Amino acid sequence: MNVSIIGTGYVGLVSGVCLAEKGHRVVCVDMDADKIARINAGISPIYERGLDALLQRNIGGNLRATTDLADAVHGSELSIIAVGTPFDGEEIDLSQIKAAAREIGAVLREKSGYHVVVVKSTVVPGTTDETVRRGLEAASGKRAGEAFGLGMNPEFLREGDAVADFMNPDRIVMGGIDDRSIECLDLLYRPFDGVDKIRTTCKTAEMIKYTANSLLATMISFSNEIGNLCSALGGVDVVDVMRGVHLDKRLSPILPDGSRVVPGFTTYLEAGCGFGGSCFPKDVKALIAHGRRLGQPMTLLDGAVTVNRTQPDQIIRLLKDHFRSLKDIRVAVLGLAFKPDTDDMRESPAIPVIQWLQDEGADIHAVDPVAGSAARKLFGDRGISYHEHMETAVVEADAVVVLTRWDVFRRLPEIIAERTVQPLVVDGRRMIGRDAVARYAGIGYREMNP
Ligand SMILES: NC(=O)c1ccc[n+]([C@@H]2O[C@H](COP(=O)([O-])OP(=O)(O)OC[C@H]3O[C@@H](n4cnc5c(N)ncnc54)[C@H](O)[C@@H]3O)[C@@H](O)[C@H]2O)c1
Ligand SMILES: O=c1ccn([C@@H]2O[C@H](COP(=O)(O)OP(=O)(O)O[C@H]3O[C@H](CO)[C@@H](O)[C@H](O)[C@H]3O)[C@@H](O)[C@H]2O)c(=O)[nH]1
Repeated sequence: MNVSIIGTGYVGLVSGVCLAEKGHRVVCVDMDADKIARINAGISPIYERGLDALLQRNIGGNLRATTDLADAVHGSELSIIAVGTPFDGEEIDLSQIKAAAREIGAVLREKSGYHVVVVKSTVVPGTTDETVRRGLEAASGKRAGEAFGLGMNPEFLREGDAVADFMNPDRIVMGGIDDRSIECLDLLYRPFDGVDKIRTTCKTAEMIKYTANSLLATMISFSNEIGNLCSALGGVDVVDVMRGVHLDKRLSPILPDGSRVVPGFTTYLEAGCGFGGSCFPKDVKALIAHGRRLGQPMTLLDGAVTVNRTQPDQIIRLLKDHFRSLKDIRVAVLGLAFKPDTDDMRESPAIPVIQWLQDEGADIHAVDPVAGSAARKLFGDRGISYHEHMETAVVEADAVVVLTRWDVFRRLPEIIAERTVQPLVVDGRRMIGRDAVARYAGIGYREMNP
């Protein structure tokens, strides 16, 4: 199939590269000329495992990139909208979606033959049927369901695992205004054999996406609230509690090979310093705002957001428990990105923690395997030195704070083992063994007072 993808960010680029790999002829469109030039040169503008290799294999073959939306839409049968849908503080900001619909519609006015437009961006229920349809019809002078089809195909990939998730999805949700639109999606995803495919309406497809993210975010906030109670109790570790809870077969069924999903980060029951990223925070807030507009309070989701907003404070509390003042205290911060395997800093719990440390006058030594330059743009150099390696960041540190679950940080205990004066290790991700270091303070655990 000839496919155009409008918006070449995390989702648009990964979808484009993977669909090209699956045999479709794909044109990625973005208004950012710099990004397009890099992609055409075979250099991915984002850090994503496995993406560079697939990009280099397909660029100039099944894949090309352009800033010319009209040319891309003209040359394709299917256009996928993958632009940003941020939260503007009050509600979802659909301006990029509206602009994309208008621009595609203007091309459809001139284009003969049937064309299908599919929304892949995360949008609140009703957006495709109402806002996108209206925009396309007004700009094209044609009617959806006649001259062109319209669909909604949410994306579930996780940053850091984006290529693997796109290539091996848990399910593919194909929403459409009619059978013909859904058939087009079916054709697009034909190479994905054996994957559960759901055919549904656009509005249900939109709701599935929000519900999935809201559930996962709520599970994390639930675990964090329980973890905070464990800390208040003393002598109870949230890691042990969640292991005990998770072994319930209703949460971790026994797999055909007799094994179980091991409790841990993949289960979203792991307490820590909070969820960040470009999705959970904005999507949960957008759904709450949408519910409120419909007269439906979203009490539980409100709670999930509140717990998450204050969760980085737990790190600050642990530091304050051990240091009367942070002024000139040398603090190594391990991890800046919102999760491992990405350079994305959006809504990272590291942001409020670092800003607090800066305000306190701490001597900050930050390290992240890939997010260092994104972090420098955010925090500048006030009170911070950026390190390439954990080994240099932790030298002479009074405290070491773990904020991102990068695998390389597991080596922390052996790196500080020989030090005569042991730093306090504040574990915001519960990834360092409690007994593996001399001075430990973790989220969701406090020693029982003697
Ligand atoms: N990032 C994720 O992991 C993820 C996963 C699933 C779903 N989503 C959803 O997918 C959507 C895109 O997310 P993202 O992280 O890829 O966003 P992003 O901000 O990284 O990328 C969006 C891109 O769209 C481009 N763009 C905007 N308007 C355009 C236009 N009219 N023409 C051409 N290009 C245009 C921007 O320049 C930008 O490069 C959002 O709705 C998001 O919620 C994201
Ligand atoms: O037990 C856990 C699991 C995750 N997190 C945090 O939750 C955030 C999100 O993690 P993850 O879900 O791995 O990353 P995303 O790339 O944001 O992916 C989510 O958001 C995407 C965008 O909508 C969806 O497509 C994915 O399915 C959904 O998992 C990160 O800050 C993690 O540190 C925890 O604190 N505890």
